[in-house]
Amino acid sequence: MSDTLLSVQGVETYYGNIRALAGVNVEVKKGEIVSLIGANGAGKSTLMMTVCGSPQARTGSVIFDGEDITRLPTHLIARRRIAQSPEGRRIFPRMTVYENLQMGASLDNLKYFNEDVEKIFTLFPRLKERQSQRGGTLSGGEQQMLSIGRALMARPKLLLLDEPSLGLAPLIVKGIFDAIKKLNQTEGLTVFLVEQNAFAALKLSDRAYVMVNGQVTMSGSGKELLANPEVRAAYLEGGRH
Ligand SMILES: Nc1ncnc2c1ncn2[C@@H]1O[C@H](COP(=O)(O)OP(=O)(O)OP(=O)(O)O)[C@@H](O)[C@H]1O
Repeated sequence: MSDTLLSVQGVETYYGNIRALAGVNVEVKKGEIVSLIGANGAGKSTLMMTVCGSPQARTGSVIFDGEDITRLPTHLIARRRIAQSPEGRRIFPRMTVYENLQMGASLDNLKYFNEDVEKIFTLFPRLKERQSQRGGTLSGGEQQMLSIGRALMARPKLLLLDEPSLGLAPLIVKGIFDAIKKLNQTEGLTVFLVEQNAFAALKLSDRAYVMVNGQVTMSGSGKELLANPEVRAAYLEGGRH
């Protein structure tokens, strides 16, 4: 059996006539943490959204766990257990923390509901303390925890994270990245994350890809890219670390 979980092959994605992805190849193996770094507008979020089926790739293919999901509608992609914490977190502001977690549970997993909520509360004790508080009143870091927690309620095979560190203080980012690492190490969860905070992402990741203008220009282990002079000059020097 192949150890590849996600394979993006020659993908081009358009918004009208604008080509946001220009032939992207990316692979994520089971149990890996892989990150995608790059400047604003490079196409990182578009790649993540293309994996989730909206927008769909115009050419190329997205293979998940051996199945071609390129043309599947988004709800069926979610049923394949790809869960996303999207850019901007998108929690439900008027619902409580607990209700937000309920929204993330899939019908297939209801029998695990209490167990899964407890697991998320153990991972993020702050969410337990605030379980009756409305999502919209949480701090940015707490909202990010909730967004990840809600995605985890789907018992994903692949967790997609779009800019989890955005707008958060370094100590909060560390807490969230430590939690992701712990999930990966204890549960073997596979994670694909998009980050502008290249330093934090590369430190966390087994492997990473660099994206420029809709194309992958470099790839390597987190360590290799951290030491790479081009990466350092473009994404690390004067950065947020
Ligand atoms: N809905 C849209 N309609 C038209 N163009 C879009 C749309 N969404 C994104 N784009 C364009 O596609 C390109 C890639 O955008 P994308 O959001 O994927 O980049 P990104 O690397 O995630 O950037 P950021 O880090 O700023 O979020 C950009 O040129 C952007 O302007």
